[in-house]
Amino acid sequence: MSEALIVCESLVRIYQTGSIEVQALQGLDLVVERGEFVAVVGASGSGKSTLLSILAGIDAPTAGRARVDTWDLLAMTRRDRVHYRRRTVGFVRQQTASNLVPYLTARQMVDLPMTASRTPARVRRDRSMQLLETLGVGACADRRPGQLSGGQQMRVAIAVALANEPHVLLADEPTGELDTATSGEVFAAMRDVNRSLGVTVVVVTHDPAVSGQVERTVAIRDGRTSSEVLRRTATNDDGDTHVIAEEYAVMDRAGRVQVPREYREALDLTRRVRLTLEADHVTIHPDKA
Ligand SMILES: Nc1ncnc2c1ncn2[C@@H]1O[C@H](COP(=O)(O)OP(=O)(O)OP(=O)(O)O)[C@@H](O)[C@H]1O
Repeated sequence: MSEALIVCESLVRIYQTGSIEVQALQGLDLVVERGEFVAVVGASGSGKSTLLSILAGIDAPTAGRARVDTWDLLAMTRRDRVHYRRRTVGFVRQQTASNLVPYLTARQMVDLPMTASRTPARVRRDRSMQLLETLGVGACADRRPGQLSGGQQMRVAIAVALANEPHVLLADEPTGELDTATSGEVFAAMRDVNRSLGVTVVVVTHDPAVSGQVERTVAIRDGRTSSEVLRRTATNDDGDTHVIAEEYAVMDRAGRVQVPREYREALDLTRRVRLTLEADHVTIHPDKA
C-alpha cells in the first residue's frame, strides 16, 4: 500500500436486519493523503455515514481493506479500537448537541479526552485553552452547551475531537443544522485547523458551499466512489485568479470505471461499448453491432 494516510480498497459493509441484507458499501475505493481536506458527497443512503463510522473505528467493515495511518481497520481488537479512537481519529457528529455533555463547560469537555489518555494536568489546561482559541471560542471556555449557539457548540465539538492531537478529523454533516453564515464560520474554523495544525480532514456534507471550497470532493453512489472533483486556482494573463474544477471518474484496481448516467443516456451506451486506445487517451464508442 502507498504512504497515504487513509486507504480503502474494495470496502464492503453489509448490514443484516432479520432476513434483510443492506449493502451500505459495495466495494468502495478511497485514498486520502496526509494533510488533505476532502469533502464526501452523495445522495441520501449512498453510504457516506457508514464510511465515516468505519474510518472513526465505531463500525467494522464486512470485507475489503481499510487502513488509517498504521492501523488495519479489519484486524483491530477491542483494545486497539479504543486506542485508535482516542489517539488517531477525532469524530464530530451531525447533531451538534450529541457531541457535547450538557453539564460540562467547554473547557471541561476538551479536557475530558485528555484525562482519559492520561495527559498531565498542566498540558491539558494549556491545550484546552489553545484549542478553544484556535477555533474562535476561547471566550466561551466557561460556558455549558446550553449557553452556546449552534455554531459555537460545533466549534467546541471540533476542539473536543482534536484534544488528543489526532491525525484525522472526521465530520459527518457538521454544518447540516446551521444557517449559511454560521456554517461558513464553522467551515472556516475547520479549514484553519487543517492548515495550522496539519490535521487531515474528511467531511461528509450536503452543503455545496462547503464541497465547492475544498480541493477535492469525492462523490459516493450506491456504496462506491463514483467520481471526484479536483479544484485548483489558476491565474490568467491579466493576473486574475479563478478556480478551475475538473471532474474525474474513479477507477478501481481492476480498471473498472463508472460512466455517468448522462453520458450513457446521451449516446445510448448500454450493455457493451467499444474501447479504443489512442496515443494519450481512451475513447468509448457505442455498440453499433
Ligand atoms: N445500522 C444499520 N442497520 C441497517 N441498515 C443500515 C444501518 N446503517 C445504515 N444502513 C443502511 O445502509 C445504507 C447507507 O446508509 P448511510 O447512513 O451510510 O447513508 P448516507 O449516505 O450517510 O445517508 P444520509 O445522507 O441520509 O445520512 C442505507 O440504505 C441505510 O438504510
